Amino acid sequence: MKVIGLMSGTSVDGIDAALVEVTGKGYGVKVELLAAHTADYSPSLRDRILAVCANKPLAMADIAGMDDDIAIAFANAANHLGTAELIASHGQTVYHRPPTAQQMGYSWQMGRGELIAELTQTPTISNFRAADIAAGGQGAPLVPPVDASLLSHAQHHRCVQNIGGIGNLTYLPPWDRAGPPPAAIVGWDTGPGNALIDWAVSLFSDGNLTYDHNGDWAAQGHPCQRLIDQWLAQSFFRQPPPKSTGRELFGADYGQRCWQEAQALDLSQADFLSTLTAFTAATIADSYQQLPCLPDEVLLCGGGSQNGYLRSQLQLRLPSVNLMTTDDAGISSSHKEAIAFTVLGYWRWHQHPGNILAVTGARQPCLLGNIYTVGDSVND
Ligand SMILES: Nc1ncnc2c1ncn2[C@@H]1O[C@H](COP(=O)(O)OP(=O)(O)OP(=O)(O)O)[C@@H](O)[C@H]1O
Ligand SMILES: CC(=O)N[C@H]1[C@@H]2OC[C@@H](O2)[C@@H](O)[C@@H]1O[C@H](C)C(=O)O
Repeated sequence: MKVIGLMSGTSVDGIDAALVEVTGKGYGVKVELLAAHTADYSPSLRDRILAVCANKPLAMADIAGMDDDIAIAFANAANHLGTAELIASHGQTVYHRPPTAQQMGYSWQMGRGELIAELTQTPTISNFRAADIAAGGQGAPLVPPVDASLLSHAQHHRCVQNIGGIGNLTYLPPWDRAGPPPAAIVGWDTGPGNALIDWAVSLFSDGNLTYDHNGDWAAQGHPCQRLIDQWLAQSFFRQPPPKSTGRELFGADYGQRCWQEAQALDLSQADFLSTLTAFTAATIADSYQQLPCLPDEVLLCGGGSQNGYLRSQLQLRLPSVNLMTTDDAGISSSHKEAIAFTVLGYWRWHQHPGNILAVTGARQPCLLGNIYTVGDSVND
């Protein structure tokens, strides 16, 4: 089945679209990437999204307009790739509230599927996180079962580490991908990926730069271990999984507090970037201490996998681990999340539950996503 996956993550750097041939059943699924494309948001839409993520209050009319504009941008990104039998659209996360003992979770991905279906004339699945959350889960991360299907190794213990705006890991014990997946697969959000680094780069460059290319700016400074230890003591990092997070926690306010603490210690801008980058690496390495064993291999993906300084900081903290990228295992590290959503959509279409209870903490397996068909077409 030809499926288009559409994803824009917490970096809000654009819409990643992948046209994928998906075959097979359940966890035995296979993918072939046929085409991929990244569509930038217009600067004004990106600014509006970032403002909402930073808690700017909006009137209902503005919310409606933003939902329209995101759906239209997603539909355009899909149309750019040509035709498919199905679209699986993650949408744009604008708010994520993990569940607590007192309150269930909530997560909102804008860019409604019914409009994407209409504009592309293609059945579309969206709203992937809602059912898991209704069942008491975090609603994130959702990609670990797809990682298990596409990236497990028969002999090696692997981790897949996404470094987007937020970081998340999937632990994959050895599995030959035949029969049911091992119960030991786990995954959770490790904390900030590039979110804090991007925030600081934008601040220090007066908005002229959006990220630290290859970590070159950070590499000019020195990490402050005292601050890293102080930040690692924060409750999110001590919380046992299942856990998820977002820009609500690791956003501008968090960055501002960190920068104040750094200035109190006379850190330069380069030292601060170096410290934020090393902190991101430390949160990842710290998470791995909670696994049943350290992995033999870590397969990086997401934009942070292209940050050489971040990689070197991670290798320093995980000296025994073979640091690779998902490209080394046949899955594009730039498009992995869009590819993963083609599989999640394919599973929903074929009525295969998409969540792993040990990952999200949901009470039961769920069919993830709402199906929007076009005109009088039927669901399957
Ligand atoms: N060459 C590079 N050098 C350093 N950093 C890079 C490079 N390319 C991309 N990045 C970083 O990766 C980020 C984008 O990563 P990605 O697209 O994986 O995030 P996302 O999908 O939006 O986030 P999430 O996975 O949290 O939803 C950019 O904002 C930037 O910080
Ligand atoms: C709410 C939300 O959009 N979460 C994202 C975010 O970006 C990385 C991390 O936080 C992960 O939990 C999730 O995305 C991926 C695609 C996931 O669900 O697996």
